[in-house]
Amino acid sequence: MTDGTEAPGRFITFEGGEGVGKSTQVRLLADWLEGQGKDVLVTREPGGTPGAEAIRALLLDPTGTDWTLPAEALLFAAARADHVARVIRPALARGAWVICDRFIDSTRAYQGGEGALPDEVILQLHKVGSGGLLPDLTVLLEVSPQIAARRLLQRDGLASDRIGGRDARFHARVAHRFAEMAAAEPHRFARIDGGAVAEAVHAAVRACVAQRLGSKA
Ligand SMILES: Nc1ncnc2c1ncn2[C@@H]1O[C@H](COP(=O)(O)OP(=O)(O)O)[C@@H](O)[C@H]1O
Ligand SMILES: Cc1cn([C@H]2C[C@H](O)[C@@H](COP(=O)(O)OP(=O)(O)O)O2)c(=O)[nH]c1=O
Repeated sequence: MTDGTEAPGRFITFEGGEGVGKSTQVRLLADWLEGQGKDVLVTREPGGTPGAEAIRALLLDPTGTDWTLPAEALLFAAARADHVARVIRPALARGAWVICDRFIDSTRAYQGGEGALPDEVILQLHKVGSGGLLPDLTVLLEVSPQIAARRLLQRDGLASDRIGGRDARFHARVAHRFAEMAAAEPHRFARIDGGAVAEAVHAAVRACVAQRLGSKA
């Protein structure tokens, strides 16, 4: 964990576009770590507390308000602040392995990047809201847009939320932004090809966790 205060737990986040397999891999990793007798907490963003789930509904309801970009970034930061203070930090303090489906890098990719908010602004909001907490390891799952589209059709039919439903160019920019961040912070990010069968992707995730965080693979 990187924020100047040492806590005994481990903090792992999964990132990537919609349909890359984050939720699937979060569950498989949690089961594996629990099988090793670890105290594991699984959570997600936006959400993870009643307050943050309420903000999630405000942000993602397809029939809801069309927020301005700064308002959207502030709402994600507010949801995260509640989640970090009430759930993530207490779990890390008791020594748990916290696995979170999306975190700050999603805001940097979706609300940041070219033509959107500068990365420094997003990180500054994160500092104010959440003390700048960063994961020990961020697994970036990547698949082609075709594979993601096929999986989303299978999971959700034609339904999508207010952000997931944006056009292909937006999602290509998000994928590019994730890749840029991973290249800039190789010590924190691990890029994993999510295109193989779920068990094979899980094996790659396990190897990475074992190598970076010292759990038994
Ligand atoms: N490696 C995989 N191969 C094939 N289908 C997958 C794989 N991983 C996940 N899926 C399926 O694809 C859909 C999206 O996966 P999910 O884990 O919900 O992705 P995300 O959380 O990134 O949106 C789900 O229906 C899931 O069962
Ligand atoms: C956490 C976060 C999510 N999002 C977006 C990404 C997704 O479109 C949506 C969250 O939906 P989610 O349920 O995580 O999508 P999926 O499981 O399909 O990947 O919110 C942001 O734009 N900024 C953020 O900071």
